Amino acid sequence: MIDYQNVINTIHNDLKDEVARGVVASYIPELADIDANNFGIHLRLMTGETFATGDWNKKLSIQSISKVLTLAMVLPMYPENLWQRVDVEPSGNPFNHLSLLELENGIPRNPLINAGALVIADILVSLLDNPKEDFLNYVRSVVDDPTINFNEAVANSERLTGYNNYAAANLLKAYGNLKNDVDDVLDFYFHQCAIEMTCEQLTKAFFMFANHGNCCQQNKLISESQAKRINAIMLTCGFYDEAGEFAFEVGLPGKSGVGGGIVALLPNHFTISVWSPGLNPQGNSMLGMKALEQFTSMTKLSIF
Ligand SMILES: NC(=O)CC[C@H](N)C(=O)O
Repeated sequence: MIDYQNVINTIHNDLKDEVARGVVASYIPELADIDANNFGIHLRLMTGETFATGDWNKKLSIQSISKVLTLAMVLPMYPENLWQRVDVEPSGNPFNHLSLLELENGIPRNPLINAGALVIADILVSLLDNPKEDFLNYVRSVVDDPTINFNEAVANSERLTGYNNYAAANLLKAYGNLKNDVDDVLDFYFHQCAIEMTCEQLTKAFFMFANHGNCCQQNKLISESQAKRINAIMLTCGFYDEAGEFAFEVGLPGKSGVGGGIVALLPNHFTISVWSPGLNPQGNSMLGMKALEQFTSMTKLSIF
């Protein structure tokens, strides 16, 4: 029997005073003031047992972690040409890279880089009556928590400074791969990224990917096959140009965000989230990656 509480306490103790903890994202000015000392871990087993340590109950900006949830929301709606509009190949490039998009005629490499997530956002803007509200309600129902919300200051901060995302959206539009108004799609995208959740809420949100498509309340939100595919995309694309490194060090499907959160999972076993706002040069939480590497090494629980 693994003593999970002891494992995560050991990891937390080992890393909490680490000096090399990366740099807090400042290109979204509203995120720049987050205290780099925050460090939390939350583990949720399929049995329903949970284990937590550190700042697991503080809200963090989920940022790109939201891209997995928009994908999960859109897939059961079966938009007919989804996989013609976005591919499923790792990009080997940073999350906000633009030149591949031009080389490949406006078809983003995958739904977890910014350009791909903008295409998914565009599809949701087309399909939903009140896109931002409907997506927020979807996330609230997945987590079974009506208190989850957008941080409007973070969304606005990114709206004022998100030139790279404006460029990506305009490029997609020029290639005919964005159907809606550029500003409407970006408004939706900046809001999905500005949702705040705790580590505990994140392990709930990702439960369906470890549980054959059934969320914590055991409702089937996506099919078993859709869960399998989303996990494959997380494994190959969830950490941008560090997806190989994450598979090598940690060995789990997962997703990071520039708020410093990472959620990862082992199908049939657990979901785990780590928050430490300092990022490495690839934009992934530095301590988060180390903590998860230690977790899968200590427990020997990985997909490999
Ligand atoms: N990697 C991320 O978390 C990036 C998300 C951020 N909102 C952006 O578009 O730049």
